[in-house]
Amino acid sequence: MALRNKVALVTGAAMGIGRGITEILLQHGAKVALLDVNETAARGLMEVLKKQFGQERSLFLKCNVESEEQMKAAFQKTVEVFGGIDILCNNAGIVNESAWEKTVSINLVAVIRGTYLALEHMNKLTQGQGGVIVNIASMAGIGPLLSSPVYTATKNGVVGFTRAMAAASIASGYGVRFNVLCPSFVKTGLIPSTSSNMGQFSHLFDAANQLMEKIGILTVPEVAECFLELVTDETKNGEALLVMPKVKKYVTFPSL
Ligand SMILES: NC(=O)c1ccc[n+]([C@@H]2O[C@H](COP(=O)([O-])OP(=O)(O)OC[C@H]3O[C@@H](n4cnc5c(N)ncnc54)[C@H](O)[C@@H]3O)[C@@H](O)[C@H]2O)c1
Ligand SMILES: CCCCC[C@H](O)/C=C/C=C\C/C=C\C/C=C\CCCC(=O)O
Repeated sequence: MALRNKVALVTGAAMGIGRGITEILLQHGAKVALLDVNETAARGLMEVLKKQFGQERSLFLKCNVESEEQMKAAFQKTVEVFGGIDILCNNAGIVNESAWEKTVSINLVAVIRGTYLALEHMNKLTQGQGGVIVNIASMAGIGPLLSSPVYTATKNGVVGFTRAMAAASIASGYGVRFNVLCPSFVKTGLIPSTSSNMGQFSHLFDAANQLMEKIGILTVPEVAECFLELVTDETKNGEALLVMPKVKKYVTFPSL
């Protein structure tokens, strides 16, 4: 898929991996709607993006992905301004084992909601033009992160949901591809510097840090390049791409 003038919507776009994904989409000619709850960070980023890529190619929409109303309004506004949606990246996520219901709400419920909203616009069976949805899970969506069982559950959920949606899309003829990206640790503000968000698992903070030292840390651009592959390579559908330092691997699952 060539990205020139394609319309992308990225959640959690103001910082970290979402920012990197937004930048690589703009670099390849797409228009991007940036959804984020952090207005200060997003406004700062928008100044940079408008200077670098022009006034008309990006749009910030303040949106808490936990709110169905705000999500609906943001998708609608994107369609009004840019004329449709070709690419969705459900990226917003948190690590918080204390506020575990909120973790499920942002990391899994909002991914499902975002996917269904995008499908309303993309589905070829309902006059859409097709498209591609890439969900950002984690290596914790494949193997367990001992300090963060609920985070692990949400990311396993995102992997399963994405793969099932890909199968449903193929069987139904939606004309929409679904892929999931599973990075190991990435250098962003998400990596906790204290155990305060780990709740009853705070005693495992050091163990998580040891795992991070053993595996190593990815940069945001490395992750963004893998995202780009899942969007542009039209042979990729129903794929889970695991990315670790010096490793990029399409995950194989037992065939049933
Ligand atoms: N950093 C890592 O080590 C790592 C590894 C694998 C996967 N991931 C996943 O990548 C995604 C992005 O993580 P990151 O490392 O860039 O984190 P980050 O904290 O740097 O950025 C997350 C962004 O999401 C936004 N956000 C958070 N809650 C939101 C909400 N309710 N509504 C709208 N926006 C919201 C934040 O404001 C922020 O801009 C997450 O889904 C995370 O689980 C991160
Ligand atoms: C508390 C840190 C939060 C970061 C979460 C982020 O999504 C990163 C996760 C990356 C990796 C950890 C996930 C699972 C580990 C699975 C298997 C580890 C086995 C590695 C080994 O022993 O070689």
